[in-house]
Amino acid sequence: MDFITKLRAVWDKQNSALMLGLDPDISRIPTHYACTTEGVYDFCRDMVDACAPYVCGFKPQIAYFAALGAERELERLCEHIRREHPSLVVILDAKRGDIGTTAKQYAIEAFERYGADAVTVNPYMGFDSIEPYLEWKDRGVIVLCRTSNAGGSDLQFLEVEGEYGRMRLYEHIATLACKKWNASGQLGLVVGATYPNEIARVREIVGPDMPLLIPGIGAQGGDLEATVTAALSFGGNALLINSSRAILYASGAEDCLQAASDVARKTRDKINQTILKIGKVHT
Ligand SMILES: O=C(O)c1cc(=O)[nH]c(=O)n1[C@@H]1O[C@H](COP(=O)(O)O)[C@@H](O)[C@H]1O
Repeated sequence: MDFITKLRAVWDKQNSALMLGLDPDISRIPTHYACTTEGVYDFCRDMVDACAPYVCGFKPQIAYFAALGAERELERLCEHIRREHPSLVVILDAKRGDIGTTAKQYAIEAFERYGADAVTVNPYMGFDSIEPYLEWKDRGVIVLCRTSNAGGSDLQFLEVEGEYGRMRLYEHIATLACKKWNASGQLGLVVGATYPNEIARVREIVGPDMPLLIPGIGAQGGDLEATVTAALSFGGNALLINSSRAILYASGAEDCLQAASDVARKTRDKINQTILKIGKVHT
């Protein structure tokens, strides 16, 4: 089953557009987990199992694992998700971007080694740095468009003159993504919750069906209601709202799993209440 079909099915089954971001910071993991790569695996596996009822998928951030030399643990975590929660999606957050031959190795890493349903990529080096990922016709490629960080404006908000006229760089990326780059039909875009106006603008450009992966609620302070409303504007129906630290570290004590699942449930409910308020369904 391809990424977009799996997404539609999981939104329907779980009634949730929430992604749990797996960003295991060893300095914040509760102390009843061992301060080792095995402890990181145990913490992430337990978080996955505790939050699985309330999410549509997981977004492991590769840097948190690689920095610890915990790639094998990330492989095992992805295997665990596939085995225990096969309907939920895994988006490997790697934000890769390199020339084609190297990009192919990154694609093998994401799709073969970790078995991810989709991967985040950086479009700075242009289409030939994204093309190798599209060889995996059933996997998703989520392109950075308008990122949640303040420095995102340094480049993404610049005005550029391109084949589609004068516009901001993030608008140009969104236009390329829907007009030229979506050969596999499995593309999505990253747009930060900290910029609801731009979420709406991206939705206007790409149309209703392209999934928007939206980080920046919770710890980064993005407004959840404004985010959902913007993502579903212009007939939009496809959204993935990520939250990492606000869920993972809801409690630093022995009750961390209960606290995390409570925050996940409440976040899912708030997303769904907003969806209902504006009269939409996920699919
Ligand atoms: O691609 C991403 O996931 C991403 C893009 C972006 O614009 N902003 C952003 O915060 N992220 C990631 O989303 C997660 C946000 O984590 P929290 O702020 O803890 O919810 C981190 O893993 C970031 O690397």
